Amino acid sequence: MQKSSSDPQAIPDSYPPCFRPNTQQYSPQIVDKLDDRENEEDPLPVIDLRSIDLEKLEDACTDWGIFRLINHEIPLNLLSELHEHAARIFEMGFESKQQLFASIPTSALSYFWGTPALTPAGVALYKDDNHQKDKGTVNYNWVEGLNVPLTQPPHLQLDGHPLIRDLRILLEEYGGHQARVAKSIFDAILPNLKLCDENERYLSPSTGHLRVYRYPRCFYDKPTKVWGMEAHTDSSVLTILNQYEVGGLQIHSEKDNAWIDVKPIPNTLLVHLGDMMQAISDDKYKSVKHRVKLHRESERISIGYFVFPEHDYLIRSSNYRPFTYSDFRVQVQQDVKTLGTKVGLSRFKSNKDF
Ligand SMILES: O=C(O)CCC(=O)C(=O)O
Ligand SMILES: [Fe+2]
Repeated sequence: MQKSSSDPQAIPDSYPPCFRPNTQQYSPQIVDKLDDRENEEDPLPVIDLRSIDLEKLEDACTDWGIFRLINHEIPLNLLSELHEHAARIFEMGFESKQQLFASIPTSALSYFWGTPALTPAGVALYKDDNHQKDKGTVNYNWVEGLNVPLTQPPHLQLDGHPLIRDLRILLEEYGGHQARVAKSIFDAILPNLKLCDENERYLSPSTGHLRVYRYPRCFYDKPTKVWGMEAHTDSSVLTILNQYEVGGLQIHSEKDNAWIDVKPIPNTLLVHLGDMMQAISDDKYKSVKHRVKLHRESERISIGYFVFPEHDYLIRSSNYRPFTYSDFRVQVQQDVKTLGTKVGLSRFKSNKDF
């Protein structure tokens, strides 16, 4: 099981103050407790990267927008080392983490908490307070994370911080694998997309970045909802996720109009199709809606790889007016800030006049 320290004081000190127990200010409830369903089979399609079944892949993209990937050839010890290393960093006192990361360029790595929404510079983007619906509602996603762009020269100015330098080295190796996996999947999907020639511009490795998340244990149980990450779709072309030992991810099945628990299965990855894939495919494939629930018993660590089109590449499709990923990102940032939520692709529908 993932480490959830036996010293009850040790963990809360590492949490952002309002995530700690005995804080009177908020009284959120765990939306769903760690339950037996996580041990049941889930119905997600499984794709074998060593020999991709193209028909199955097409069905997974059309019907689910997410699939489980096996035989990805990422060394198991790389994954476990990464998780251990990340856990060691997250376990540091909150104030020490803040201090440490303040001295590191955000182009190498940035620390955030309470929201997965970041500015392009890697700084946490909080909703405007006046858009919170209810007083006493938790305004935060119960998450802290590291954002790691993969384009920087290795080990940039990190020699004074061996723990961070070593994490970045591991993440670069992991990022290399993820870029390989993403390209193989995209190449397999490509014949179904009927794109113009500039295929490589739709999936640009230089846009790749990693997010390492910790979802702290949630200590409260009064009836206000709180999520590790609230329901959303990813903006990416592809997201490749590793949830390690502790589950919590749920996806929304449009077909059944139901939330489904996605079980953590060792040595498998989850591939999500994101908003850019939905636009590129002219809505043939759907960007899958998902969220993360919390646990009282265990904290959870997950690592996501996100890859995008070249930021200034004009995406043309019949359902959307031409737009670039940069246009999309600006709109998302504006909506999160002013409306408190991402509106997403509907902003760019050709028959809408937003
Ligand atoms: O931690 C997870 O399982 C999901 C993270 C996620 O949805 C995201 O980063 O967009
Ligand atoms: Fe996501």
